[in-house]
Amino acid sequence: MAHQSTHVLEGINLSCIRDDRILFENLNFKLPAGQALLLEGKNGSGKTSLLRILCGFREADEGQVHWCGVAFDDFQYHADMAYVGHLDGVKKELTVLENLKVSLALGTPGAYSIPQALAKVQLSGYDDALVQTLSAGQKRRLSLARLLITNNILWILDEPFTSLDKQGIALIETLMTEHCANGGMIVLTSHHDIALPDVSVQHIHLS
Ligand SMILES: Nc1ncnc2c1ncn2[C@@H]1O[C@H](COP(=O)(O)OP(=O)(O)OP(=O)(O)O)[C@@H](O)[C@H]1O
Repeated sequence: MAHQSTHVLEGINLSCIRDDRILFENLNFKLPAGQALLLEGKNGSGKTSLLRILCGFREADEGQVHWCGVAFDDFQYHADMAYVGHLDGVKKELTVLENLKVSLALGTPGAYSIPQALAKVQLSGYDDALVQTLSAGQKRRLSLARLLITNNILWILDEPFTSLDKQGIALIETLMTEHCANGGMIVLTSHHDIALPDVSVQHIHLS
């Protein structure tokens, strides 16, 4: 299903202060549909802090985040956005299938059915496995399957390549390329090189 292509995420004069230390200030960006924004910088430079501001988990010390031209404190922004953080966002006491059913119940259906998404991330046959029995890379693949079964224009991904093998990294690069080609947009952090030759990628380097 192709997304509408009129969406835009804007950071306007964003500042973040932690323990009296300025992580970033007067940060501006404008991310239209179809593009990716890669946050780079050394450990502790503020990448996750910026992602958490973009998710609405914490407020910027200065500045605003706009979604489609307006401040994003509304239900629609959170319906349009999906976040995959360090903890994968899956419940370890539930099975693979149960986790995906919960995600689907909380969102609107995306381009992939649950079996199709499991096949795409190579977890077919793991439907009834408890998440706590999965490897770290398999948990990460499950978190990626969540992105496929629900319809979220904006993906916010914190270190999405963590724990993935080479094939898993290639898979997520393919998924990100497809998402942007369909009018989606992505904000991500990564310490790894990423290969998205067909995607327009903006870079912000935090220092
Ligand atoms: N909840 C918090 N309370 C106080 N300080 C925090 C909190 N979370 C993060 N920090 C501090 O903010 C700074 C930036 O942390 P952040 O996690 O945003 O960095 P990062 O660029 O994502 O790092 P990494 O590459 O290691 O993941 C660090 O100095 C960290 O100690």
